[in-house]
Amino acid sequence: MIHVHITKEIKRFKGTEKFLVQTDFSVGAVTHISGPSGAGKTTLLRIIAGLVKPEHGHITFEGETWLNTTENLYLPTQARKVGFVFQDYALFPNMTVKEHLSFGTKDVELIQRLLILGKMERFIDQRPRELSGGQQQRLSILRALTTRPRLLLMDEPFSALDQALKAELVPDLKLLLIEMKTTCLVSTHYPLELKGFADFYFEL
Ligand SMILES: Nc1ncnc2c1ncn2[C@@H]1O[C@H](COP(=O)(O)OP(=O)(O)OP(=O)(O)O)[C@@H](O)[C@H]1O
Repeated sequence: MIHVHITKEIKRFKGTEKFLVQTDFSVGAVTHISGPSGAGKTTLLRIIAGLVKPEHGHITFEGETWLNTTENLYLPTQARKVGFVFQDYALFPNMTVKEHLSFGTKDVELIQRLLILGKMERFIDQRPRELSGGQQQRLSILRALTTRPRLLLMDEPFSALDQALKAELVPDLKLLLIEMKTTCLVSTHYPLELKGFADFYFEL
């Protein structure tokens, strides 16, 4: 179980507001995080990854403490072993597709498998600026999987993919997550694209 109980001051155009989340997420499953624009989906994922610090709260992952503000405990992002798919991809401009993937793993079989999963085999020597938006987004998903993360956090990960690609990628990705025993929290405005992918639903 992932236990999350946090409060964070978030900036609104008219000042600040308290953002409170108190919930448990199932481990070994995919949870769809939904909510209107500005509800705090990105902020919640970044807090769980350790990229943003809340003022108060605690987060535990299968009994391991990641955050406890009362005891001043803060496990850094690298130690949480999470994979993150950012809304804006956050790729390295000077790295090729292959370099992005081998940055996370030396397992050539896994790299090959990921390239096939994302239909990226033909683009291994290309840099982000030479890729389409959908190819960049797929690369960002594949890169997050190279470390076989315990927890995969994905922020609008399929927004740039066409329907046909989504229909192929999403079920294959689900099977890989089950095989890797990776827990996944995914935010999207389009619940239909997570049909058969998400096991649980959490509304902010
Ligand atoms: N590091 C931060 N510190 C304080 N406030 C923040 C921080 N990051 C974002 N915010 C504010 O938190 C609110 C929620 O933003 P967030 O991006 O998490 O929403 P969201 O639900 O992901 O929205 P969208 O669906 O439009 O992407 C916004 O009002 C934003 O200005």
